Amino acid sequence: MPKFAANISWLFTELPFVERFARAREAGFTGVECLFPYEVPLAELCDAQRQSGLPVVLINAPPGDWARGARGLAAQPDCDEAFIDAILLAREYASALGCRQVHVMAGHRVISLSEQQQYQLLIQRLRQAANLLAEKNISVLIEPLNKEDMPGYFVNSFPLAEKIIHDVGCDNIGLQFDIYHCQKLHGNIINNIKRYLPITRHYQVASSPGRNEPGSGELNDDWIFSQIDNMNYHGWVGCEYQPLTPPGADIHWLAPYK
Ligand SMILES: O=C(O)[C@@H](O)C(=O)CO
Ligand SMILES: [Mg+2]
Repeated sequence: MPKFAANISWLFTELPFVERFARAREAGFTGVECLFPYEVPLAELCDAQRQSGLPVVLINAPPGDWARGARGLAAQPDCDEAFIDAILLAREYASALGCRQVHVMAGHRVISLSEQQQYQLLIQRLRQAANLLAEKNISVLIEPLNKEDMPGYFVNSFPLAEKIIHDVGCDNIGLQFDIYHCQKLHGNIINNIKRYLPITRHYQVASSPGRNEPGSGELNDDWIFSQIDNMNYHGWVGCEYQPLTPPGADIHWLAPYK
């Protein structure tokens, strides 16, 4: 069965961030991932990670001002310097934490650029990010986000993400395949898992439509996990969901996979 990483930006939010590493281990996860760890001093994060013994398998690069609606910088005009700073900060955190994958978010479609101009900006920025992260043996991931949860997000379909990865043309760029987003965008999950397997470096999972625990929605997640296994995928599945179980309760869905 796949290796499951707890997304500690979504799970165990009743605890201070650094305490979530140990809680993830106690719950039976064998890795962790998170969105934006940058508010916690790096030394504290490294301590928590070391004590838990769990690898950090994915972080996101700083996305710009999230509270003001920013959802990434890679496809945004007039922020060349801020973009490089974000990638360098992500590289510092990822490398200190031993994390080999950074999700670089594009942000929204902007009308001051034509679609083609914004696309070319994104390609050029992702190439920059890939080159900077390659120096520390880290990969760039991009993730298509569904239009209901993230209206106006530039990378809004799997075929588009595939084309972007192809056009960036670096060895260290790949797809973050979030099964929840794929179900909402395209459905046809197993065929899409097969189709995108060659470029997929990381999966994420949540039920659909609720974005809760695996096994609590319209998909047969157990069967999907076995299919991913049969495809000889050796990476991680990040568990990025809004828990239905009360804080402190056992995570029952994980039991068969421990
Ligand atoms: O699916 C998501 O929303 C996340 O994986 C992410 O990185 C952007 O919020
Ligand atoms: Mg995701």
